[in-house]
Amino acid sequence: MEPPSATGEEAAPVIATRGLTKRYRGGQLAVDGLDLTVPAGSVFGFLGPNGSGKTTTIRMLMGLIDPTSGTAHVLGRPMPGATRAVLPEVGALIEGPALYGFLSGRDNLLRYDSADPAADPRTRRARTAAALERVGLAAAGSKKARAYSLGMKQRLGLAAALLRPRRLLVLDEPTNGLDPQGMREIRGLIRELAADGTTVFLSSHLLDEIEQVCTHAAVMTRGRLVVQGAVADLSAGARGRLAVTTPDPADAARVLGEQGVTGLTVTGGTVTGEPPARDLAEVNAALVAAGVRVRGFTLERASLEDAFVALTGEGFDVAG
Ligand SMILES: Nc1ncnc2c1ncn2[C@@H]1O[C@H](COP(=O)(O)OP(=O)(O)OP(=O)(O)O)[C@@H](O)[C@H]1O
Repeated sequence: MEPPSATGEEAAPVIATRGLTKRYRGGQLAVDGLDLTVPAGSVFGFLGPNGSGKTTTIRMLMGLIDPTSGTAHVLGRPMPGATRAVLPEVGALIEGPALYGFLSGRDNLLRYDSADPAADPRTRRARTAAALERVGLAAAGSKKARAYSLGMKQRLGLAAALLRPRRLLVLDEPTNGLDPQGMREIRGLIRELAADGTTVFLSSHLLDEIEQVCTHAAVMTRGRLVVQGAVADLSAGARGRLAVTTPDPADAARVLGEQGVTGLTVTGGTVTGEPPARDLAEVNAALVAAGVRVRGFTLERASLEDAFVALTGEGFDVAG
């Protein structure tokens, strides 16, 4: 990767793909012409329902499988050609860590590090201790891995990815199968790592997870990229829902309908709907003119889900 230029131009992207395509032998087009740009220093959420091509993309980025066509650059180097040079700078947690249950967490890490020809054996113990500390497993380091909870196993996998300083972390569904507490812990760790300047690329099928932890996101459906960019910009592209709080919900719903508000729902004393493309002050004035008593009139912040629905016309409803 090129260093950031002195003219203040943005650093070269950490991941860049052009027309990246994978057709499996059975004929399945898993990834279709993907142009992905992951900025340096971002926490990049790779979002899509199960089967949308996320894992296939990650496997191509890591040089594990060859693309059918198109190119992928990771840290400025072509993949899979530069796999040997690139992978030592990338920490990856893909499809759950491979652990030996009969070894302690610490011994698993020591073993993992000895399998890495680029790792310095003289600093192995210290680096292992630091990685365990980093993921909050210092106290549980001597326990056998088979006694670890799923969350602890995920954290041990992250520790393995952190045995050496990395410029990029690639995490495939890092919170899959964890309980809410475990998810929070992993998200906290991701934020800490990002604060240190590591670019984090993580896949997820959970929209709210991406909103909580990511600065940037790309959305996939059926092997194709729907949209990518800064999370704030993606959400800003969609208008939030209008919410009116009133003791006269039936009248409010009628007037809002006349004013072009669609998708109206009434819940207790709150009426919500999709706002029309006109000045909302007029909508509010119409309510007041019709004698509707308005306690609250707000435009709720648009979520990434609103953006997704606006872009695809589909709900982001996935199983699993
Ligand atoms: N080795 C393979 N051979 C043939 N088809 C495959 C293979 N691996 C994946 N596929 C198919 O490619 C498509 C994309 O799968 P992929 O695993 O990349 O999606 P995903 O978004 O990562 O979903 P998940 O979260 O379920 O892993 C799916 O239709 C899948 O069935």
